[in-house]
Amino acid sequence: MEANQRITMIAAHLQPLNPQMEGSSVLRRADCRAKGGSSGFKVAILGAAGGIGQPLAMLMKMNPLVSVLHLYDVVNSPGVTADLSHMDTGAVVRGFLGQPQLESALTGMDLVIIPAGVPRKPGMTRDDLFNINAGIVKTLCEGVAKCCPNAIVNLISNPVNSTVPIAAEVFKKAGTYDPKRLLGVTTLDVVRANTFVAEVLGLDPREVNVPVVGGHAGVTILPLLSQVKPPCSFTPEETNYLTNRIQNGGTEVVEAKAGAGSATLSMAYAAVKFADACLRGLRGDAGIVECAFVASQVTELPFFATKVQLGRTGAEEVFQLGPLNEYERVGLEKAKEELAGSIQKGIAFITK
Ligand SMILES: NC(=O)c1ccc[n+]([C@@H]2O[C@H](COP(=O)([O-])OP(=O)(O)OC[C@H]3O[C@@H](n4cnc5c(N)ncnc54)[C@H](O)[C@@H]3O)[C@@H](O)[C@H]2O)c1
Ligand SMILES: O=C(O)C[C@H](O)C(=O)O
Repeated sequence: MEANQRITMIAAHLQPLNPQMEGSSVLRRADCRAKGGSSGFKVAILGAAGGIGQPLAMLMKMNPLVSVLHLYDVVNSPGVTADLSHMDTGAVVRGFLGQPQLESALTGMDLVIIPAGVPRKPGMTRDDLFNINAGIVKTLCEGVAKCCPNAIVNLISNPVNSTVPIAAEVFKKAGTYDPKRLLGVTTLDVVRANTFVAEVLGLDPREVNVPVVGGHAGVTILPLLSQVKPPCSFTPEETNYLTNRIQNGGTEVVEAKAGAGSATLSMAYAAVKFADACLRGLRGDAGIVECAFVASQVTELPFFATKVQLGRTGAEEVFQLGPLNEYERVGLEKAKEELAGSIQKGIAFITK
């Protein structure tokens, strides 16, 4: 037997046991009769092996709108991929590990969800994560610009108030920026607001809808309690309690986890709620409205979270704030002051 024939045979036996990982297969996908991805959307999760990434990946694997699910991380994506690939749901799962596989992970994607980056520990602000997460988001968005410039991007990595402007500048530099397709995920603020308001009012949280505007950190998180659906009123004490609790919901979890990270499970739930809305918009469903941190002309700031209408091309309409009460007008001024600095910091990270 020729030496190169022997090497080929040995290599065949050494194939990794995870046929979903890029570049490895025992029975090649092309040889299987089932073909994934013929209908439905192609979704990539970057940071898929993390605290948010894993439950998010599981929930997206269960989403009937998803036909192909790409899981990218710099560690542990083979194990997460093998695990999820055994679920008998429709989406085909493929794993990608490390920078050399980023381009394959992103090519052809309709939606890219980014929860990559470090989380807070007690005593930290989200802005304390900037130094590490800004560079991670920059690299990943450069990949998006190159490999799937038309994808909708859902950005979760903190500080969202700065990472969204960073992503926008990366896309501008690459000549691929479409403001409608870049959305900072603030759904967890809405999810928390619905829950806390429902608790106070004695309602089912599924029947409550609280618009939360501004940004995603401290005082920039501005719940509009005067616009809650179903219509209701609050005492000044209830308004103070609810506003503070919604603004500090993230810190509440960070402290309870005592150094083991920040919200992951409620965040995965919120991220899937938002991603599903984006996919229904892409499919052409009418009347899909969610809050998100997007390029905006609602205030003098270039980015702001408000309700947006999701459609085939992303955030197709950015809604105005609507009537605010005096408490909310004061909150808005505080939110804008802090947001202005965070947005500028993100822009400067790319442009200077
Ligand atoms: N927007 C929100 O509402 C919201 C809510 C919760 C958490 N977050 C943020 O989400 C981020 C992730 O939180 P987590 O709890 O999942 O953290 P985690 O540390 O558990 O997971 C992060 C994952 O990102 C991966 N990662 C790191 N660098 C990467 C890179 N260059 N490319 C791809 N993957 C990379 C890590 O390997 C890890 O698996 C944090 O920045 C956190 O603050 C945002
Ligand atoms: O609070 C954090 O650091 C994570 C996230 O932004 C949250 O709101 O839970």
